[in-house]
Order: sequence, then structure tokens, then C-alpha cells
Amino acid sequence: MTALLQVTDLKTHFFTRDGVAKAVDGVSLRLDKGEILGLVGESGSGKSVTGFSLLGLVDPPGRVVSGEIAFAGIDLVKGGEKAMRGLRGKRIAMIFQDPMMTLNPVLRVDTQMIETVQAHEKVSRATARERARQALVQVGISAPDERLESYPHQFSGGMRQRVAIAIALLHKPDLIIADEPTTALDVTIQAQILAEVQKLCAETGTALIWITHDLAVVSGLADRLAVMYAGRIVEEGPTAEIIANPIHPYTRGLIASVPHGKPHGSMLEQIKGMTPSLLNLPRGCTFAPRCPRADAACAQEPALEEKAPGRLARCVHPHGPAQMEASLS
Ligand SMILES: Nc1ncnc2c1ncn2[C@@H]1O[C@H](COP(=O)(O)OP(=O)(O)OP(=O)(O)O)[C@@H](O)[C@H]1O
Repeated sequence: MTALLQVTDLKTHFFTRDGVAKAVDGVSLRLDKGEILGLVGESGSGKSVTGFSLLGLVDPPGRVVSGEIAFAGIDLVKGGEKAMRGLRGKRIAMIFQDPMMTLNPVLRVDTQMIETVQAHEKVSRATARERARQALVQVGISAPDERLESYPHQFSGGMRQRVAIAIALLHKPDLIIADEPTTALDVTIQAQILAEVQKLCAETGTALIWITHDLAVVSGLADRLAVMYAGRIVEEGPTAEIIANPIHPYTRGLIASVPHGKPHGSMLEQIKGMTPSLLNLPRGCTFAPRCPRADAACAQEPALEEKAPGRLARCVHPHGPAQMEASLS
């Protein structure tokens, strides 16, 4: 089956005065129709830049230097801004952490939503308004007629994010890229929005890339996880399998630092050390200086390899089921 999205060896670098920051350095991803991928990693690992690259939204001093982004068979890197402009907002939509990246503070919600519909489709204002109304209902906003006549500042943070999600859904996109959209919201609202987005994607067959530093958020949402570290994917596979049995020591560290499901007051583990500066990456495995398993073999840069069926990891000392059991007992 042809993938909806096939990213191959994508490199997006920032050419700064202090040197070249390889924010995305050889990322490959595949996403099928309706699939949900969680892109996780600590701050600065290159998750957002990956998302922005897929939408052609990387600004100088950054640029996509090489690789291929095939969306529904269209090469977006070769096609450049022209190919992207026809898809962005229509077949590929983005939801940002700050809904005000989507919303215009000085326009009423109906004006913005109607304009969004009419930007890609020749429909009457009344039809566009009805579509906007339905989209608000879909994301759980009650009294949609009244809400349409409001300005963004008249909404709570959670409601504003729902409106931004409704805008992303207006054209029933094939793919939504969501960059930490619930991070600023309290946990109850987060859970509600996650459940709604999951339901909407299932209903419409929309694929989703959910970018987050919080493994707990995506563990119940994503079909597959891709874990990023210093611009690269270090582990990829089905969510349930990764959570139950992480292969890469970094993923294992991320899981150990999640409070979810652990008794109140229990100690959480921290991954030692700091994320490295992209301008000064260690040679070989970039995680080695923080890794409890590192030894001389890690001086060689590991490749992303299949360690078990459907399970990829970039590590020469991967955890396996046997070691997992031994270390947990
Ligand atoms: N405008 C920029 N100029 C220079 N370097 C940048 C710029 N934007 C991003 N970078 C580099 O890319 C790296 C990855 O950034 P990115 O925003 O993708 O990280 P992230 O994993 O999404 O983290 P966060 O959750 O904090 O956004 C940054 O650490 C920085 O080195």
C-alpha cells in the first residue's frame, strides 16, 4: 500500500552565526491513512522543526537541505512552496501549542472560519458559515451560533484550542500535524481534547502526527511512536510495545520519568545530564554521555535498525525482553 506520507532521510539545518545546528538530521517516517503517530522527545530534539519541515514552514536561517517528503505521491521538497501552498490548510493542517498562531485576535470567529473555507473552496458565505458551525459542534463547543459571533479573547484557553482544532478540521484534511496543542491546558481539558481528536480522526480517516515531550499524553492516543533525540529518530514502533518494552535506553529513561500510573509519592527517575547542544554533538552515539549502558562500542555512530519485528532502534546495547524482566525484578 502506498503510504499517505513517506519522509525519507529528511535534513533540516539552521545556519547560525555560531555554526550549523542539524535540528533534523536524517529523519525517515511513514504514515498510512488514518494512522496516529506520536513524535516524542525532550525539548530541543527537533520535533517541531520536523513538523514545520513537513509543511514547508521553516524560516531562515533554517532550511530543508535534503531528503524527500512524499505526500499522497507528491514530492513536497521538489515541488517547493507551490506544491505546499495547494495542500497546506486543506489536505495537511497544523495545530499549534498556542492557538493564537491560528487565530486572528481582531476578527470574529465566524469571519476567520468562513475565510478559511472560502480560501480553498468556491462556496457561498452561508454554506461556509454552516460548515464552520458544524466544525464547532464536532469539537464539543455548545451554543455554536453564539460562539461564532465571539472574538478569540472571549474564549477560555481550552475553548480557543478547540476553535483552532475546528479550523484545522474544516477541510477534512488527510493529515493533521499537532504540535503540543494541549500542553498549556489542565489535565482534564487535555484528556477531553485528546479523546475528541482521536474520535474525529477515526471518523474522518484523518492521519495525525502528535508532537509532544510528554509520553503519557500520546501513550493512549498514538498507534505508533517515533522517539527523537538530537535531531534523529532513536526508536520507532507500535506504542503499546514500546511502552511495555522500550528498546533504546533513552526511551526507557523517558518512560521511567513519567508519573502516569505510578503510586502517588513514588520516586521518578530522571535521565541524567542535559540534552546536548546541536552545535557541539558528541561523536558516535549522541546519547552515550547520558546512557547507563554506554561503553567503547558507542564511539561508532549506530544505525537505526530493526531489532525485533516492526521495532526499530538506534543502539548497539539495546534492551531486550529478557534484560527488561531481569532489571525489573
Ligand atoms: N530559528 C532557529 N534558529 C536557530 N536554531 C533553531 C531555530 N529553530 C530551531 N532551532 C534549532 O533546532 C533545535 C530543535 O528545535 P525544535 O523546536 O524542533 O525542538 P523540539 O523538540 O520541538 O522542542 P520544543 O518542545 O522545546 O519545541 C533547537 O534546539 C535549535 O537548536
